[in-house]
Amino acid sequence: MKISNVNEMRRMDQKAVQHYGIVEEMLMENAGLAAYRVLSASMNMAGKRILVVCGIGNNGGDGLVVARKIHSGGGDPRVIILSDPAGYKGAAGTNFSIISRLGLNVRVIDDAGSLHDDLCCCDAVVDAIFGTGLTRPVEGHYREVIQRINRSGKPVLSLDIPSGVAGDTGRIMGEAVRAGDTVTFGLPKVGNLLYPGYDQGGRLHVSHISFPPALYQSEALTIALNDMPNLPSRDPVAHKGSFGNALFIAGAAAYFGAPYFSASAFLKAGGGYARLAAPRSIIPVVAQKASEIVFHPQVETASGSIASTNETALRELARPMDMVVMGPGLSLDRETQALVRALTPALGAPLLLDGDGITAVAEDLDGVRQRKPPTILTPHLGEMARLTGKTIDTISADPIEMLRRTAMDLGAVIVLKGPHSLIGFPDGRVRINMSGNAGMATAGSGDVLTGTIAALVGLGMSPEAAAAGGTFLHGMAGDLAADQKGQDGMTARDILDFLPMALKAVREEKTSSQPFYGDRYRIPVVDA
Ligand SMILES: NC(=O)C1=CN([C@@H]2O[C@H](COP(=O)(O)OP(=O)(O)OC[C@H]3O[C@@H](n4cnc5c(N)ncnc54)[C@H](O)[C@@H]3O)[C@@H](O)[C@H]2O)[C@@H](O)CC1
Ligand SMILES: [K+]
Repeated sequence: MKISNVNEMRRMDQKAVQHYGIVEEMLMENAGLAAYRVLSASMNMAGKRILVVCGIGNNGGDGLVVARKIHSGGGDPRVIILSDPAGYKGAAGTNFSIISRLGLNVRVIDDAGSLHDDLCCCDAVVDAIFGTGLTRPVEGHYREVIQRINRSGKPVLSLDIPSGVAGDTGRIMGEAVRAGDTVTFGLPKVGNLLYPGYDQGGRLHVSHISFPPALYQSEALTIALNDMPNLPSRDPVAHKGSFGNALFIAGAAAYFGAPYFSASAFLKAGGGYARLAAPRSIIPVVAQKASEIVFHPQVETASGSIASTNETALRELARPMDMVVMGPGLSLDRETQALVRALTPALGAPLLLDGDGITAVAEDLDGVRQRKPPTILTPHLGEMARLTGKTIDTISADPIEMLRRTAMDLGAVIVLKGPHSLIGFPDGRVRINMSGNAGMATAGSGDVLTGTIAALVGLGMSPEAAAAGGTFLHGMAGDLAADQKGQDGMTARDILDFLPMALKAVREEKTSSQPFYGDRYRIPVVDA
């Protein structure tokens, strides 16, 4: 499913009106109907008192339609308008005039205190205060109304996006509604899917409000959900070399978890041959935990990291590989960092850079830009800041655009790790990954991701598809682990252990008549 930013949605609305003649009143009617469907599916409307809190933009207009549907369905809507209704324009104005003629209970308020009784006595709240037109932080009585809605403990349905969440970033602009359900219109907005906005919205539903597929599946929309991967089938007569040869250049004294998790994830996610080039002295420790890995002991620096004298041998070793992963636990030793910078443009195989490898190339990104074979970078927010020279705040203020620009500039696939990781491609496309959970914010989790991506290259996927698919599977393994063990004590080992189950589930999903996981990660579509 495609995702839209606020400007794209505005253009889609305009095109629906101007090109197809689906007039604004129809769009608003469809939006209100879809929201009403979700509301009425959760309760029998007869006699229910529903507080519909409206701003005076089109989001408020959608709220007025919902109020009319509640009335028509036998419920008791109480409409609260937070500003002078003379401000309603277009379709919202039309709908205000209709509910006035219907004699619905409408109150215009400018102090939040007067909401006390309404909130106490209602069965649910419809939040139609702000949608994608939010332009500034929420203050004054708007802020207080939102706080009171959140404290009321009543079921809340947000229209389009929880009021107070920024449509392009998911940031909370001062204060935001916490909803149990959100029905978003046209397509999900970026702010519906990125944290903290995603978390504010509860269960997310989408209605295409009668847009034709030509609009909501348009090639011009460059952001999409990260779908479950299409795993290549395993050749029954294959040998281990058929599922890829991956070289992991990883580890330093005291960093033997990272190389272990990285190379082991490759094997657990279906890869064939995992080779680990690590400092000589840590190899016995890693080998004790995973003897399935093939080891290539490296000469060490004084600090116990990989020395630069290994460069020529590493280039040779990397030559026949399907994928090279460089970075996990390499340390910040100056000599090793320089070695990474020397190897990056020289390696002919697809290359994944992670952790200390990213820190190394961030000092001089030309080595990445020069590469012809595919490059994947898997930074967390801090490493992304290093890569771009921007602060974490600047990146969080517009993560999608920062990611897009950096991926295009470097000609690399970038997986920006976090809750709902983002995958940016060199052609400007961006995907939002929905699998995973907070329990995965644990040491070694990122190392498991690197091996998972490499394994999908080993299975025969393109590095681009593997970066996206690996991110999905890694999150799904974390979700399966959380299902069984809870999020609190989850470790990288649990994610590793559940990788085979994640692959199995994805393969079974393809042939199953009752898809389960697909639904778990899909956004339900409401007809209207
Ligand atoms: N044709 C369309 O454009 C459609 C739009 N729809 C709805 O329209 C919404 C967008 O409508 P609008 O662009 O009118 O915007 P909104 O309804 O989101 O809100 C804009 C209004 O709020 C004010 N405002 C913004 N930030 C504020 C703040 N912090 N404090 C106080 N006031 C603030 C603005 O000045 C403006 O009056 C969508 O989210 C969706 O719900 C749907 O009806 C479907 C069709
Ligand atoms: K809203």
